[in-house]
Amino acid sequence: MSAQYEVVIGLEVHAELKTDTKIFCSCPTEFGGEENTHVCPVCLGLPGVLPVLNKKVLEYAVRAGLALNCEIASFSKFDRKNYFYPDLPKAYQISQYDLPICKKGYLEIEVNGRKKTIGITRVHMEEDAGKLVHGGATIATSRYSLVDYNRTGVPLIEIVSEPDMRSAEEARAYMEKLKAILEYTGVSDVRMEQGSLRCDANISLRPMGAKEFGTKTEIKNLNSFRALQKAIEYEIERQRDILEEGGKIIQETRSWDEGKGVTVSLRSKEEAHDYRYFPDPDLVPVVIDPQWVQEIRDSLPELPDAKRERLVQEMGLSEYDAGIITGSRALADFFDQVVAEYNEPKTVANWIMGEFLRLLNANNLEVAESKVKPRSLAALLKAQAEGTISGKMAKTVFEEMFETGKEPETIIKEKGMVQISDEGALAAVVEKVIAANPQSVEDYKAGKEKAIGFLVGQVMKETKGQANPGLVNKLLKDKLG
Ligand SMILES: Nc1ncnc2c1ncn2[C@@H]1O[C@H](COP(=O)(O)OP(=O)(O)OP(=O)(O)O)[C@@H](O)[C@H]1O
Ligand SMILES: [Mg+2]
Ligand SMILES: [Mg+2]
Repeated sequence: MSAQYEVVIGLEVHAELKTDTKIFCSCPTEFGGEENTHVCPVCLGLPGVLPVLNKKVLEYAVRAGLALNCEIASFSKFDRKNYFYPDLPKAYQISQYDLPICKKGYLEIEVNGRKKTIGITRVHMEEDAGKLVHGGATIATSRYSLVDYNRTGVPLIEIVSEPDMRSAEEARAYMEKLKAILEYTGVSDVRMEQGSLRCDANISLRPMGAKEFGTKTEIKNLNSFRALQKAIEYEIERQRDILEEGGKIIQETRSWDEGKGVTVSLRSKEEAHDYRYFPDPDLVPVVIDPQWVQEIRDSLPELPDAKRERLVQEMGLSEYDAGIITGSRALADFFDQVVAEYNEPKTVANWIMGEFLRLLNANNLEVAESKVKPRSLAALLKAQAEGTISGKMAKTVFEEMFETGKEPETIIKEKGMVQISDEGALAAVVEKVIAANPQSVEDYKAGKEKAIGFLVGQVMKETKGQANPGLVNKLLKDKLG
């Protein structure tokens, strides 16, 4: 009985730009700091001051736009978006409305092996708002609210997608790819938890085959990829339940409640703001020299998709491994640096995908926080390749490197871990084990290949795991065969 619905999702993403100073004044953009110390008459909106555009902001916006395959407008302008709320002292936000700096871009995602292009409607520049700190648990129960204007005027780009996504997984994949591209181009810190990358998700459902979009809701307060995915999944079910009961979706802004795992209404369309956009008379239009755009284009680094392709084609990595490694620039750089010292890309990829990511995740650390440096991992892999230590020892050494930041050579020495690869030194132990296990020797000679495994194990036991197992195997076969 129940109808089939198609999910429609579009994302609005705000990224703080990594400039030293704010968008229209020279206050620092540094995160944190004592409240209301990174402020001046311009970002406080005092009368009689004039904003001046930070050229670096424009450069970063163009850089992001080019990386997202956008057209760069040779003429754009700033507009005032009026709203009255204490996080913005001027009672308007300087933003861009009808003539944004970038438009008509796209990026590519891949979900379950299927590639898909997601359109980007526009990328525009705007200023961030301040932070409210409420006296009570919620704004409704607070007797007072405090405001910190340090963040006011920190430069943002807003990246608006087309309503091209059809599932929570696609939305997450889009966000992950967008984050990676912004990280690669170096325009933003892209930390969702710290709020330098923020995402609002617009969601609607429509009967399968319908031409018109359904009524959408907009979800805010999504502070991680997981929150984004969970919130969308929840919202899809909430809307589906309403539609299946014959109800109507109310166009509204909702907030994701991470603790309860639900979305709750913030404000409906009736309460929606009338922003009364108009051109900001304090700022001149932005006119860009195509030559400068070309210079920025030429300075773009290799982007995630191209890099992934290269790791697959030239280095023989699997699509999956290459996707994970290039998913973050920090990890991709780490990989490149290890390979520069130890040119066995597949082995390096295995270690990064296995031990390195496992320990980072278990300790909740970022690549940048790792005590293991690329050069040290390369040294460890060399020691293993040369037979100084076994694969099993290498894992133990790596764990200690990860914990202490010590060099592999130091740990190998301290633990006396050096693998015994000297035939002379092993011969005596091999003799001893053969003498002590006549039954296994007989089994082996009678054709039971497996018996050799037991004998190798005995030699490993005698040498406390330090014997080179390959060599032991060979010595045993020589002696018995
Ligand atoms: N019916 C729909 N279902 C799902 N998403 C939609 C639908 N219609 C539009 N969208 C998406 O909603 C987003 C609208 O963002 P946009 O910034 O243009 O408008 P806004 O939300 O009204 O403005 P703002 O929140 O910045 O004041 C876009 O990402 C768009 O793709
Ligand atoms: Mg918007
Ligand atoms: Mg919106």
